[in-house]
Amino acid sequence: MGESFIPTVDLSPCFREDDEDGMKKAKEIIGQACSEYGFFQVVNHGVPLGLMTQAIELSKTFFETLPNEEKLKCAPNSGAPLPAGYNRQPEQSPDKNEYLLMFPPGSNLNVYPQNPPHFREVLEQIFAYFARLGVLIESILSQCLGLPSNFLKEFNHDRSWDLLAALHYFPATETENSGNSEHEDGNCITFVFQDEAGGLEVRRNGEWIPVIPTRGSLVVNVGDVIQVLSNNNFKSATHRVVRPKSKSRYSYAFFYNLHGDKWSLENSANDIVLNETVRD
Ligand SMILES: O=C(O)CCC(=O)C(=O)O
Ligand SMILES: [Fe+2]
Repeated sequence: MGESFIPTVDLSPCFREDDEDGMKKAKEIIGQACSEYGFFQVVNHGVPLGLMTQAIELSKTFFETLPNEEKLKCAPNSGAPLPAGYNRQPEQSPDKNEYLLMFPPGSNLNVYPQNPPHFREVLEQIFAYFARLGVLIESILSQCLGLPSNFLKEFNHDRSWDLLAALHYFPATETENSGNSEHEDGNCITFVFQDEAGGLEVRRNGEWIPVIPTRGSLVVNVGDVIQVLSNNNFKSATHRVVRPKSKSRYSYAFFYNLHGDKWSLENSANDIVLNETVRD
C-alpha cells in the first residue's frame, strides 16, 4: 500500500456462502487498511444506492429549502443525553455546519422533522441498514485481530447508543473553509456517505489524503474504541472536512458505538481479556 487514496473493499463475498477466496481477500484488505490508514471504502455493502440517493435529496430539501422556524420545530429536547434532532454549530465555532441527529428508531429521545414527507422513514431505514452492516464489519475486524468472529459482537451487544447524523456543510468563503475540524472519532466504527462535493480528508504520515466521493460506496473508519481494544494495531485516524467553495456539502455519518457502561472500571475486566487475547 502507501498510495495517496484509501483502499476499496468489495464486500459481496460476505453476503454469499461460497466464496472463501473472496472473503479472505476482503479480510486481508480490511486488516491492512485498518493498520495503515484506519479508513477504507466499501462497495457491494448491502445498503441500496436508491436509498442513499433519496436520503441525500431529502436532506437537501430539509436543510436548504425549509425556513429556520420549521427546522427549529425539531430542536432537541432539553436534558437529552445527546442533542437528538436539529442542531446548528454555534456562531463562534470555526466549523460551519448544521445537522440532524438520531438515536435508533423507537428511541423516545428522537425528535423527527415532519417535513419533507418520508424523511423520517428514510432515516429509519438507513439506520437499520447501517446497524446491520456494523455487525458484519465488527465480525470481520474480530477475525482480522485473530479473535472468534462473534467476539466484538458479544462484547458490544447494546445497540441503543448508535447515532445517525445527516450533515449539511455551508459553502466555504474567501477566508474560511472549516467544515469539521481535525478529530478522531471516539466510537467503534463510523460509516459515511457523501454527495459529490467532496471535502473529507484523512491524515496519514503527516499528509492529508482526500476521500474522493464514489457513487454508491461507503467510507468506513475505525474509532478510538477499536484502536484501544486492538492494542493500537488498528488506527483511529485523524480526519477533517474542508468545505468546498461556492457549494454546500451533504453527508451522512453513522456512529456504531459502545455502551457507556463499558467505559467504567468495574466493566474493564472484559477489555483486559480482549487486549491480552489480541496480544497473544
Ligand atoms: O461529514 C463527513 O464526511 C464526516 C463527518 C465526521 O467526521 C464526523 O461527524 O465525525
Ligand atoms: Fe469524524
